[in-house]
Amino acid sequence: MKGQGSAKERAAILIEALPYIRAFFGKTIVIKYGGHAMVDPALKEAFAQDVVLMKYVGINPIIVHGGGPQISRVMERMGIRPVFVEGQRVTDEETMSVVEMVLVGTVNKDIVGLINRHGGRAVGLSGRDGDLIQAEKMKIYRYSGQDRPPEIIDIGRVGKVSRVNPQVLQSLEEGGFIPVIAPVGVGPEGVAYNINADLVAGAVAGELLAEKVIYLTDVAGVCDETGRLIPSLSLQEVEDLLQAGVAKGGMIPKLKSARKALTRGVKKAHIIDGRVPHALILEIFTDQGVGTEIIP
Ligand SMILES: Nc1ncnc2c1ncn2[C@@H]1O[C@H](COP(=O)(O)OP(=O)(O)O)[C@@H](O)[C@H]1O
Ligand SMILES: CC(=O)N[C@@H](CCC(=O)OP(=O)(O)O)C(=O)O
Repeated sequence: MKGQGSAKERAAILIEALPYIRAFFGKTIVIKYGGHAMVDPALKEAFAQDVVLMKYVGINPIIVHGGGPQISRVMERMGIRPVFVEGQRVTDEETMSVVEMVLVGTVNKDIVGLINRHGGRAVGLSGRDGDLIQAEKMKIYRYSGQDRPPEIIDIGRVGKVSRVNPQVLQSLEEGGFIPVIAPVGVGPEGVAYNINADLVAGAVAGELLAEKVIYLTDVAGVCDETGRLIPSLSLQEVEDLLQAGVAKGGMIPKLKSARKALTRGVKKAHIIDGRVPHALILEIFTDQGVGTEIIP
């Protein structure tokens, strides 16, 4: 938000925000904070300020963070080459330790510290805490020609969400805390699974029937085949983009996650540019369309 300017300008900004504050009061908004969006220290500060402001005006923000680039950097330092299949990291046992160490040990605590420094009360969790994110092994099916069964690709300790336990999040909300969730899930035998953070965000939003799920990433939004930003998409158009292969790599789990959340009753999903300072506040409290909105 414009912090400077005359008192009149600042008052005008607040007055403009009022209808949105009223509309979202008491509502849950799930924010996926992508690893690519958390590179610049000034942007990270702005993100933390936005989250704290949301909480102050009576919104219930829940953060699900990524950290893909941060994991890859540590893997490369250890001499392990990161490999992705359809936007999912191939995760063997050794990689799983790195994933947990980086996501739960470093990135999660960094975000929690940042929010708390700005006056919020954040609590960091992994999906293993309180059985928050229950998972099962993900299989990837690849088309292998007409009249042939699809090829099944095993990508190791990668999970998909089977159930979200809302109790932990409800208790934190009652206490006035801001949950910050690392996307590591727990399987039936207590084993940890690496889950794409977009999928966790969509599942959490769906379980809590959130008002919105917002994905902060490193592009302006979803782009068409010519690279132009698409401001609004219906679920059918999302399907078409996925089928046509226009949405690739990291955009695939975002769209699939948004589709799942909306199918479960979440009203809207937004994919917005985390490189823009205060993108969250612009999206929630102003009329400016930022990024791509996805509606049922
Ligand atoms: N149609 C598309 N529109 C926009 N971005 C796309 C599209 N298809 C693939 N992408 C890629 O998706 C990336 C965002 O996903 P990802 O790298 O996983 O980011 P994050 O760390 O924020 O989750 C973009 O940087 C872009 O390269
Ligand atoms: C299975 C899988 O791919 N998990 C992701 C989890 C982190 C993530 O999703 O981070 P971003 O949101 O920054 O991409 C990974 O290992 O990179």
